[in-house]
Amino acid sequence: MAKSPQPNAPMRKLTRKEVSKLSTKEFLKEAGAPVKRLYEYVKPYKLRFFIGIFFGVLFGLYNAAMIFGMKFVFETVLPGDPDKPRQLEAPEIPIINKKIPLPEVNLNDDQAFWVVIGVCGFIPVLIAIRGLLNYVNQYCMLWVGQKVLYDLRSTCFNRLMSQSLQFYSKQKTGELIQTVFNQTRMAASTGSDLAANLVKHPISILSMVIALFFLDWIFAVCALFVFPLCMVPVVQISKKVRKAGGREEEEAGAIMVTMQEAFAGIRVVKSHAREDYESNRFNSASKLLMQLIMRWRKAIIIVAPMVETVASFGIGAGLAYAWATDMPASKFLVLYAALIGIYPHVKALSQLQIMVQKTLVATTKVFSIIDKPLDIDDKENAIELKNCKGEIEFKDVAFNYVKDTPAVQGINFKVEQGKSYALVGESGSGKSTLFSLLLRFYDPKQGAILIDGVDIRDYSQQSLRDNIGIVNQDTFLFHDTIYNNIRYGNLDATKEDIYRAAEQAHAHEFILAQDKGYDTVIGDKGGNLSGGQQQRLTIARAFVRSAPILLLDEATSALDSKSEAHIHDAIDKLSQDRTVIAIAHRLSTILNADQIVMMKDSKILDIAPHAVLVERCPEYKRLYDLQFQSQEEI
Ligand SMILES: Nc1ncnc2c1ncn2[C@@H]1O[C@H](COP(=O)(O)OP(=O)(O)OP(=O)(O)O)[C@@H](O)[C@H]1O
Repeated sequence: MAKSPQPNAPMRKLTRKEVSKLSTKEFLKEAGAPVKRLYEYVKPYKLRFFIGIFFGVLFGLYNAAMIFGMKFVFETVLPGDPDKPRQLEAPEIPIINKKIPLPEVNLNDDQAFWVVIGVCGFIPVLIAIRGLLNYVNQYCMLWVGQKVLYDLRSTCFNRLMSQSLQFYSKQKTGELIQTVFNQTRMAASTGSDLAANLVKHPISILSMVIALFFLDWIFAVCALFVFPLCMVPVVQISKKVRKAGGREEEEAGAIMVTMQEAFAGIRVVKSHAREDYESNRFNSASKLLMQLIMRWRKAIIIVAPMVETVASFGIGAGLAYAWATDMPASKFLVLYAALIGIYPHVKALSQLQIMVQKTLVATTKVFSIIDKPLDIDDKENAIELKNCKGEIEFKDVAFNYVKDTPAVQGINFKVEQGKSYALVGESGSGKSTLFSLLLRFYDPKQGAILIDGVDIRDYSQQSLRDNIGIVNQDTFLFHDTIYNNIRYGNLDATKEDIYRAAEQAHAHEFILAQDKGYDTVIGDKGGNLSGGQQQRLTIARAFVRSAPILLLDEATSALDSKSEAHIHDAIDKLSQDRTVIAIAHRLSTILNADQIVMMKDSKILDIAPHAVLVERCPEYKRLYDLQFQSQEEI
């Protein structure tokens, strides 16, 4: 794979409103920056890119040359002066106005027949050459466009994967999908198409106009005097189109958001019987998109008949000139073919500005994601966390998600290697935030977290997280086989490692009971497994990771009491050589922890083993009494 360019200095992102307010001149000026950035992606493929452009130029020039070829054919085949014998005229070379040195031969009817057949056969040859030039041009541009699309998508996705959780908490997933999938496509394909068309069409128009002047300059003047008028509808419509075209991308993003949320939250949708509500939401977004598409496509398709109508005045004027000068039909046919050959290129060119506008919106959006600075990034000289002992220290750590609202503050405690610590406290006291900080999903606003005596900000994120196994409250499973879902914890794990981990997590038996055992594909987010089974798989995933640090967030909450006892036993065994930090709302699961960290209102109240804490910390005692009394009542 060609190396994708690295993010540059952030590019200014144009809003739709800003784009719609720009004049055409300002707009083209603004388009310069993203187009330049886009060219960075074309550079690795510049050989094929320029071959494509070169064939585009050839195609443009060939369109003019073909007119002379047609002239030769028409004048040879169509009847000339009836009193003269049919003559094979040598075609004239344009510009130097010399005839190709062919012997001038008078033909009898028999010979003429075969010459005409031969010359008529020349037409497919002319067309085939034109088609070939166009094909090479389009093939090269398509190839470059697809390569650029691949690189752009991959850079965009890689960048998104490196973004912090904070970034994701502010984004709509559907819009991100729309940017990575659709906007990159728009940016890349138009980037290459634009380059080709901006060369191909103007050269075609220019060379054909010149050819027309060579053939008969008075006819050219008569036919082309309306030519500039063709641009009037184009300019009039393009601004309108620019507004609607920009909004189309936004609305497409809105549809993606609706779909993504409905699919991801299908359980909530179903349990609230909100299928109709979601369908209506989708339909109204879809309807708006349809109206926007109609508005600008309508404007585009009206351009073609308008251009043709204006052009027909030119054809009429040319025809009047032909009548006035007794022009032979064969000559008029050539001039007419040249004239109508120009207009498809005019139409194509008129639509280019619309494409430029859509590319500009898409490209700025894509680059605004690629250029977005990372909240959490590795230091330049980040070190690898190797042979991790698992000693963790929180040193005066403070963090807030929202300004002036601390999520945790003044956090000081040290977890020795191989010990198990439990975080307890009421909801919102900051327990999960400590996990997030330890995993470096966020950096503390104050203080530091050390692993083996080194600030975790000095480690590479990859090596830091490689040394931490985690079992979360929300069990996320991929639409893949059970085997691969467990292997996700450690891509180097062997079959034996995976089976062992599943056994430790008490998952082996139910996995074997599935249709295809470990090869059973589980639905999205573990759709066809029970909650307890899903949790056991995520526990197996943590086991297979075999990391020296283990984070458990309510790990046993969804298991029945038999499984819970098994898991307790497994975790106890696992904890012997590992550092474990557990969050548990149910104290029964963590009574055996070496130390219990009692948290309240973002601070630590006390740290001690259960027996000590229950004596000296009234809040802990209250929590304990509350839970165990209620259990006794049950
Ligand atoms: N992404 C976020 N953005 C803004 N505030 C957040 C975010 N996540 C948590 N908070 C806030 O930070 C504080 C600590 O939350 P945290 O999730 O760490 O508590 P917790 O003790 O783990 O709660 P629970 O036991 O309910 O999971 C809470 O006041 C919470 O509202």
